[in-house]
Amino acid sequence: MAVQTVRKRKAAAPKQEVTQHKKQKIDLGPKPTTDRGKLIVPAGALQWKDATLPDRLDDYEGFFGLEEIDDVDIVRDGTSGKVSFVSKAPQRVEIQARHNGTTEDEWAGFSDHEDSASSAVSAKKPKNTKKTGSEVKAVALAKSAKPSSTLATAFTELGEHEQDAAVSRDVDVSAWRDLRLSPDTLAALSRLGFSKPSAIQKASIPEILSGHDVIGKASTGSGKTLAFGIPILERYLELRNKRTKDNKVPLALILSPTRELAHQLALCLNDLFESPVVATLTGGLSLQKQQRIMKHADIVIGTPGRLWEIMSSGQGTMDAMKQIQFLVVDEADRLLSEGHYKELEEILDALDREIEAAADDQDEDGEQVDKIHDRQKHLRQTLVFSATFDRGLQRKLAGKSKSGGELMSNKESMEYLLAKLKFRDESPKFIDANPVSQLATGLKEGLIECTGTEKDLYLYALLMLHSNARALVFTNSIDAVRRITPLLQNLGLPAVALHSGMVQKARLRSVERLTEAAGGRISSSSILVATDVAARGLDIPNVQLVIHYHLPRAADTYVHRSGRTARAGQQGSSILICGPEEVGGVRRLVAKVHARSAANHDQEASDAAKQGYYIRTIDIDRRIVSRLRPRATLAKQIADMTIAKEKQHKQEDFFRNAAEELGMEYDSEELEKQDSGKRGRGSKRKSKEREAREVTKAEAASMRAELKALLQQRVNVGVSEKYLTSGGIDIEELLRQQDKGNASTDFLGKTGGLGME
Ligand SMILES: Nc1ncnc2c1ncn2[C@@H]1O[C@H](COP(=O)(O)OP(=O)(O)OP(=O)(O)O)[C@@H](O)[C@H]1O
Repeated sequence: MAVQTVRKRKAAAPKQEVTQHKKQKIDLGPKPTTDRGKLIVPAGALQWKDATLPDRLDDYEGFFGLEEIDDVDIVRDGTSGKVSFVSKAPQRVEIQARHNGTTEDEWAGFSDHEDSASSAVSAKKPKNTKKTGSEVKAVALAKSAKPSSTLATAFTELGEHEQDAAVSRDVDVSAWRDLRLSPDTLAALSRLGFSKPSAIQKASIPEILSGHDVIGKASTGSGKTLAFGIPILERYLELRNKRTKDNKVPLALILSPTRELAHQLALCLNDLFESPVVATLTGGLSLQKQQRIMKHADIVIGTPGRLWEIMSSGQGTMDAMKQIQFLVVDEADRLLSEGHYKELEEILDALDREIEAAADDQDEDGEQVDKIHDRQKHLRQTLVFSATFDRGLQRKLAGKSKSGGELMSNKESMEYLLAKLKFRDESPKFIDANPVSQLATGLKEGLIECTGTEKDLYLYALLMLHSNARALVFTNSIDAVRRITPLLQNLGLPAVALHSGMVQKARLRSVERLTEAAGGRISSSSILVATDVAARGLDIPNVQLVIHYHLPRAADTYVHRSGRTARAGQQGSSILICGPEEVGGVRRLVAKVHARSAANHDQEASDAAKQGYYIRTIDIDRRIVSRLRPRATLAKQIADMTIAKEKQHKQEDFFRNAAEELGMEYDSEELEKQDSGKRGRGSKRKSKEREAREVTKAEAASMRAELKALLQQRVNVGVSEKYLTSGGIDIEELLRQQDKGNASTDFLGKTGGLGME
């Protein structure tokens, strides 16, 4: 047996005061024994020294604090599976109680719990504590001691007890055990705090690991990303030693409908493991950079447009992509529907072209065809995931486009997907983890009735009543996002915008700012005002409130928008703001979502769904709303004025440049006259814009001062000592006081929890 350098991780220092340990016995693992002249030494008793790591290693997978030792064999007991260390040169078994600087000669007991030994040994010089002993031991065995072995092999090299230890550090992940994941993955899940698989993960991972195509449906926020991500990463871990930098093609291609989702998917996979190179191919960012990264990518995630641009640009990308082992279609119904379909079809065709071309040659070269079919069979698995599958897309593709986006039954969506994607299984596994509902169980739904002109006011009131909540406000147009965001900002609320008209970096920054706010790093920007570009897949932690400022255009959009809250088992509210004439339609739409859920699974359908779900109107205290009106109106005027002025500047710049290019003189007054003389559609809006533009600087300043004063004023309903001012009021505190019988009951009226409890 080769003598090798073995590495292990220094474990964390115990938290207690050093002196507390003085009289304790130190458990350093099993006592040294001899085996035919060789010394079998417990891990804790070996003279480990700090491993030298390359300078640029940035706590690479927790390898800081790594220790190594030379001249030691690892011996595995065939029966018990236990691992021992055999010293070539007899080691001086010096057991130091390093935490108190004394030498402890007394043998302190027997334990094959390697971690307890190392924690005692490293007590004096604590290092990075990200990973713990056994966890790193599994990694170390796989990565260092046996560079060629797979992680799965490394795991079986640990004894059963050590396997337990390896999987139960930061949180106990033994609930994942049945899925037979590698110790690296278990360790990563433990670090992320994911103690058990979600339903979709539990059902999909084994099927994917055993090579099947899978169509997975599960409610929003239920962990679909890792349901396909974990098996891909497992394959990556298995193959990584065989994949050299110069000789690798991507392992997986993940298709995403939106740029933000693509970036988030990349982050999610790299959260689990930093090591795979994930190329995110989306529009709006440097094409050249993406092409460069693509050359070394282990996993490619892309939106169809940019992906197709890169694939069709040559540079061997097409050939590389044909060799992927996984094709993932995330948010499948959206991807296969309008807007994306053409490029997606090109991509799918290109991936299959080689196989089809070979089939044409069948007569001349039957053998080659077999080989290629064989390759297809062995190479690519197709994984399709979404919370909804949309019936409308089938009609659209058949040229009978009708909006409506009704939710499709399992059977219909299956048939469609089977026809469109070339699955390698004759019948891919269809896994429906939440047959009863696409909506998360922790989601509460409600609606607010108001006139069209009062929507801004009610939006403001809702946000004030949820002033500590992370909120997402959905609109149906970019213009609305452009108008509402500054309006809310004028009212002192931390709002940021997201729509497809923004440059990509700003889009990503908006999501990032909200995510950071959710993580508690910054206190601002906790309201995202967005178009439906944010409706799918975005996983912003701790979003408690989704507001539909405009009604969603289809039932599936309602499901996905609402799914930005109540994720991963949490609670959240989804509130529609609608006019009296819209209420009936809204009730039908929401009832349809619930009824369809019931129809999908009659047996288990909830009573509510069977009887027809009835979404309640939220009783918001109109007195508060009316007191908020002056400030909301003024904030709107200021926002409109700013937008009109910006628009004017842009227009002027445009005409000035155009005039310069044509060698003409630019006369803004003449243009203005022509414009104001026009009558017809939009003339009322234009005259409003003109008025807003004509506000002088002094008038604007006085409006701002007036708003500032209003925001500082108390808004109460007579008896309360607590006040709504700008965005900073602590409503939770008010509610707590309300519970205690404080006079602020009247202040908040009956709106505590907005009647959604
Ligand atoms: N096993 C798990 N235990 C706890 N949290 C998990 C687990 N798996 C995933 N999560 C977390 O749950 C959240 C939602 O996961 P994910 O974004 O994959 O949901 P999804 O089903 O794809 O939702 P959507 O349909 O909206 O795209 C994420 O924050 C993710 O980190």
